[in-house]
Amino acid sequence: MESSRKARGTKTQEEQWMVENDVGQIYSSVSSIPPNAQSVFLEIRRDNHIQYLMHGLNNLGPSFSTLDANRPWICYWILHSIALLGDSLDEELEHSTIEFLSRCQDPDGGYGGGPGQMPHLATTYAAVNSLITLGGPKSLSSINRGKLRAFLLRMKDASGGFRMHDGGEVDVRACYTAISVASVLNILDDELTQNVGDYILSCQTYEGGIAGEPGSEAHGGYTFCGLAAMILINEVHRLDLPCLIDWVVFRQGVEGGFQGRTNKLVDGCYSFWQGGVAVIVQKLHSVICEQLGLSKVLDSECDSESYHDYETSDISDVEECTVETSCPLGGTCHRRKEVSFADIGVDFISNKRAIAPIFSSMHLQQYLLLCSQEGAGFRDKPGKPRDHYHTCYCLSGLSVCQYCSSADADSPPLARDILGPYSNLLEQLHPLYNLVLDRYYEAHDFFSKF
Ligand SMILES: CC(C)=CCC/C(C)=C/CC/C(C)=C/COP(=O)(O)OP(=O)(O)O
Ligand SMILES: [Zn+2]
Repeated sequence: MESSRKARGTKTQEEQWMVENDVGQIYSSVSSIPPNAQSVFLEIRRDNHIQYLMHGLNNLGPSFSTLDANRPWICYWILHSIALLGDSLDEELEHSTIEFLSRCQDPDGGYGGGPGQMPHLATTYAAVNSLITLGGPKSLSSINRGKLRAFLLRMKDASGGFRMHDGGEVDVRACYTAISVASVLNILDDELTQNVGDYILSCQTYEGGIAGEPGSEAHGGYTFCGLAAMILINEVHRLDLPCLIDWVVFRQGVEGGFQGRTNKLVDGCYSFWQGGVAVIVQKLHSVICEQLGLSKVLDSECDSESYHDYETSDISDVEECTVETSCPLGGTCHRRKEVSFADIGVDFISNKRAIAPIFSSMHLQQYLLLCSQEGAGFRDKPGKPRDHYHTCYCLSGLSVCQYCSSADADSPPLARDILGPYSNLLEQLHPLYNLVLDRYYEAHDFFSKF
């Protein structure tokens, strides 16, 4: 792996970038302002962001030509950003977005990058998450779940992994997008999950993070995908979690942002990919303690509403584990306990975050608000232009930061956990799907009827 440090005494790529872009200057000029005046700089420019996002969606018509094979993604980035900001579309725009996404749906299942295009797992994930974010019976019932399941099965590879599209590449992103849509639409079953865990496990590297394919380099995007998918198929205990945690905590840079992989620059979008991993592991205390050979903190110890009041305990309460039971489809099943796939997403949210945040949430919020936020929209880093992808994942990362210090999903964050004014508070999201939590619950209720 290439190191960014050229020779002793020279600057790393990261140090060079900080100097060139005046990142130290941005931070010190804000901290030299009296605290009561700082909030102007630390405020989320909510109205400006919404205006920028609405403009993007209004231009997503048949004449829209840039990123032509990615239009469901643009819908998702914009709709999810608007939902995180607590806003929604007017009826006409909502109707035309549902119509547009319906035209991207393939008659044989799945969604393509535009009307008439070949179905693809990434755009299927984007379209399904967009329709769930829009919510309501018209939007949710527009998804042909039976055909979608058939498409997912056609994309399944002999390795256990999934292919992005017919004849396309098999990777961890394909595994996650397939598992995420199947889980949220309540069509996940033993046939779809068979050997997916083996494939993802083969992508965890010596560094602890997860790569896109076996033998590649660990990366934040794939680590998020692999970890979330392993939870959704109830096989997360098979990953080396202490090693994964060790890797992710060292990905937060001195600027406060996260990098995607070792020796690369920080980028606002990794606030969600890596920040998402960091908050997901807060809920995995039981399996982490077991892997470390430690006793679990009793649930009763976790009744507090915030980590500021937490104390750990070494009281022995290790859960019994059932490993390698026989699988209805034959072979070995790596599930620990019989749980219904339909309940995993809801159970995940109702579990307490029994581990305190493993990254500096304040420092990440500082990077996002001062370095990634533009007058309207967000960017990777100073010097780069804003775009809808970074707006979506920077806002998702901010939401993750704002809620990560509350022990459970029902307790609102404390003012001290929000950088800037409390009016910066965004909607809470479900970190396994990256959907606003209320929209996830609506979809879960809707699809549990089938
Ligand atoms: C749900 C879904 C489709 C998830 C996708 C996850 C994701 C963001 C994967 C990243 C892929 C990758 C190796 C980027 C490296 O780009 P780079 O070399 O330009 O960036 P870097 O220098 O920051 O590594
Ligand atoms: Zn980025």
